[in-house]
Amino acid sequence: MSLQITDIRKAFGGFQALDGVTLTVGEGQLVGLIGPNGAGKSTLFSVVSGFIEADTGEVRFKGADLGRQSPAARARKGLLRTFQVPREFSHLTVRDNLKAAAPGQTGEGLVGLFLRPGEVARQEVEITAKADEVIAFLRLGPVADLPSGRLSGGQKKLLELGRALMVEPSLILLDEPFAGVNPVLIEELVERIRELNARGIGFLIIEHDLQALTRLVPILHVMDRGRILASGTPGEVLEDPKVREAYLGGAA
Ligand SMILES: Nc1ncnc2c1ncn2[C@@H]1O[C@H](COP(=O)(O)OP(=O)(O)OP(=O)(O)O)[C@@H](O)[C@H]1O
Repeated sequence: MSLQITDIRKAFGGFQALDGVTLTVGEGQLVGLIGPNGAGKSTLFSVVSGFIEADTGEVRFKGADLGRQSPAARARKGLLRTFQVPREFSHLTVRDNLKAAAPGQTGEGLVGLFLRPGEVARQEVEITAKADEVIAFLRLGPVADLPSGRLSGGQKKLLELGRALMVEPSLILLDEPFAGVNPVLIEELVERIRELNARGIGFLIIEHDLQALTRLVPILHVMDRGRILASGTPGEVLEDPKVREAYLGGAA
């Protein structure tokens, strides 16, 4: 099992955002996570990726308890997340944004630069090559040297995915990858996710665009009010009266 989330609870003030979430993602699985606004989906991602601490419960990745490890430590283990609103550095070029996402750079500190200049130069070559590989894979070549603030919404989502790919991920948590993306780039993203999954990378994907999501994932979990309401194939789950009720209730 790649990711095991057990009985996670998180309250904000008196509000129980996560109310005992238990969920697993198998090695290399493609899994969807849906639910009405405010169900707790993004909060769950924040807990799993280490951006917020749960009140109780456990997150295990590749068998090990992640405890209070930082997001960077989790990323180094291959557990990555993207954000609903992309978090690129808008003044940096696409290529430099990718390079900045590479983990464990010796050159990050001046000490490294003085003590191990050869190592720093070698890393720079490796990181540049990796960034170029990601740019080619995501077809971002034509915009690679533009400031990323000038990208379209869809291109920014591709860059978000690219930043995760700089870290040799084994599981990527994607938060609404298709929101604000034009249909042509949605197709592009779907294809790239499929290719990455074929190479063994697992995905847990929060998405409101059910049409795009259900074409992609064989397994769907539905969250409502901080709990998992239903799990199964997209067909099973979307036919479930409890799920229909949750969505209608949310829209009312
Ligand atoms: N830092 C916070 N402080 C207070 N309340 C929060 C915080 N983060 C989330 N919440 C609340 O927790 C609930 C769950 O939010 P969350 O963003 O996880 O839902 P979601 O399922 O991702 O919704 P959406 O689909 O709209 O993105 C919401 O009611 C939200 O207002």
